Amino acid sequence: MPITLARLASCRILSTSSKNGILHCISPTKAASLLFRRDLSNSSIAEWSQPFSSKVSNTKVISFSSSQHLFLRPTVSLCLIASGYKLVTTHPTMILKTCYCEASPFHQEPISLKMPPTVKQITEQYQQPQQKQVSLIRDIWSLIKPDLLLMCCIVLTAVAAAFIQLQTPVITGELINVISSGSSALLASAGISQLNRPAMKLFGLLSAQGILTFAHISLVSIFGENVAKRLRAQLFAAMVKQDMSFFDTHRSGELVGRLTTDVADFKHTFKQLVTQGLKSVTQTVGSAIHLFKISTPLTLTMLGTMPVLYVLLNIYGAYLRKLSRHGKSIEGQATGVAGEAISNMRTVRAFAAEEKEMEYYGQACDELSTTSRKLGFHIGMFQGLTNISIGCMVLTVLYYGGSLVVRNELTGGELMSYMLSTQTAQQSLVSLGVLFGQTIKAAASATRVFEFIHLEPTVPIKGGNTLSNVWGDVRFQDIEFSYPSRPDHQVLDLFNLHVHQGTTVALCGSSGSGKSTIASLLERFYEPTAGSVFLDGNDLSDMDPSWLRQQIGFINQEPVLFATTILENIRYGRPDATMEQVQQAARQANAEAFIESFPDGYDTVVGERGAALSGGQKQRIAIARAILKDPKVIMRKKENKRRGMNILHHRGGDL
Ligand SMILES: Nc1ncnc2c1ncn2[C@@H]1O[C@H](COP(=O)(O)OP(=O)(O)OP(=O)(O)O)[C@@H](O)[C@H]1O
Repeated sequence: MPITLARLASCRILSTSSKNGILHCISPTKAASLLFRRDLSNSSIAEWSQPFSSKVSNTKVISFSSSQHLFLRPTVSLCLIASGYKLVTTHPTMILKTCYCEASPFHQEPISLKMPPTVKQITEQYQQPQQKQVSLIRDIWSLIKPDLLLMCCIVLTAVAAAFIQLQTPVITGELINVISSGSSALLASAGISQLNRPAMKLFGLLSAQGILTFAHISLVSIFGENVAKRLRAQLFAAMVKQDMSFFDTHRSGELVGRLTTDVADFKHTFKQLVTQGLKSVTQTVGSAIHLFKISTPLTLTMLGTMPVLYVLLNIYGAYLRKLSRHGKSIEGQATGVAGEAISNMRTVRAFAAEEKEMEYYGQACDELSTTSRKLGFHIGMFQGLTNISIGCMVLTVLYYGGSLVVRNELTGGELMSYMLSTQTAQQSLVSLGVLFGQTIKAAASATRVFEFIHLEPTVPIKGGNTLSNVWGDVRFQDIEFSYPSRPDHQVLDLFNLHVHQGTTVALCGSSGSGKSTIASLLERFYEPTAGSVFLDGNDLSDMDPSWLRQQIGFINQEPVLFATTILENIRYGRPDATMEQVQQAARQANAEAFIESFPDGYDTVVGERGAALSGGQKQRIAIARAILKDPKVIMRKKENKRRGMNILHHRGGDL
């Protein structure tokens, strides 16, 4: 009796076998792989201990029989039904230490799931790719680590420039004291030379500061571009590695938005933080030290106004961060709407839907603008309040400092120096306030970027077994499947098909019956919910997906070409192919004649998605592209009255 499995909760079943009764499944958290074997002879169930592939660690040994209880550490409940048995397994989400399994005869009433809410959570987890929890600071650190030396130089130049700027009020104070210490007659008799020393010192400081500022900005520019380059590369790499279900649920415009706008926002603020932020912090600290040196009571009085600033930065700042994150997500949606309309402009035009699209985009922009205006208002309010509180600090200094001069507890030069230092501190604090606002926005951008970088695909791009020789025998066994984005809609229900090597099979069925889905499962774009696909008797779930896709050529009904030359498009699957091999493939695909009739031949640029070619020409180039790959299995989707898709097992066969 074949084992039939139904997925009740969210356990992804990687493979089942009716012959030896193996049920092989992976938990959605990927914390553990469970491998069950139903021993048909004595109706007991035993679990095998070996990992099914090197990709998944933490494989847990469980053994159980048809009796009720085993050992447990329940956190997550999963429910599986095997023929004759209903299994309820429970295991922790993170590190699996123990597992709990129950088995009961199938004819009994199903055992209710132990923790329904947890099952719900895990279902959600399954639908969304796994995301590692890493702090933003650690992420940013890993991003800047390769440029640590550059970073050190930047810090040094920033601190040096700030330190020099801190000396300016001191020397200015000295200059004022020289001027105010004697009468103008005395100054005239001693000559202007008394002024020379502090004046020359001031000139030297200003020149050095200019040179350091130049060096600092140049270094920051190099550093910022390096960081942005790495971030873009990481983000793009993370995106292209995602499961196909990821692209089912995210609009291309939104993804492009993260690559461009979010990275640009992050880069801009990051550079600002490194230039302005470092300088401002150093100046604030330096000024504070200087201020204490000149007059402690005056500085303490000034600091009395500080709690207002603290409250502003913390409470108001948290609200601003929330508002900014919301704004970013709306911005992503608006970009998605525009991106979708622009990339499907032919359809939009054909349906005269320009105004409708404008309206959609207008609505998205309205929402974005409302949120941005609100954010702008609050950032303005935040900065205004910051300025007022800083202004109050200055006024306090003037008032109290003036009274100290009147009481001869402070010289005029010291008050001047104090005022200049306060001004430096004030400017630094103001720019820190502005930076804080920008940082809030950039943190929201960075969070969105790293959110994708940490997404783990369910099926990795590479890794697994390969075969030295492929014959092209394909078998779909007891396949059940529903798309992750629509788990309630069962597309394949116990689908079985055996396509022998060297044969051609046409799958005919009504629209939406699942023909393309079968092709997607063979290419491992998605994993079956139950059952297995075998190539030459080997379970696809154990195979290297990248290698597997090399063995398969799929020519879609509406092939998509890249906006480059015909040559590059044909070579896409095999970049090292020679010109002769490309021509041979084009000849086999009946594409050579029309390619050579173009003035630029193989160098003809085909436009976005091949828009500059006819449908038939696109198909033929796609066929040439598939032939050049020399796949062992070719699938072709063809529209006809009966809606058929051919699976051709190509061992030197002709398309
Ligand atoms: N990415 C997806 N996410 C969710 N559901 C999908 C997805 N792709 C297809 N489906 C659904 O799966 C079912 C099977 O689709 P599939 O594309 O395999 O049909 P088909 O037989 O190839 O149809 P046609 O001949 O019209 O191209 C349909 O109900 C479809 O709506």
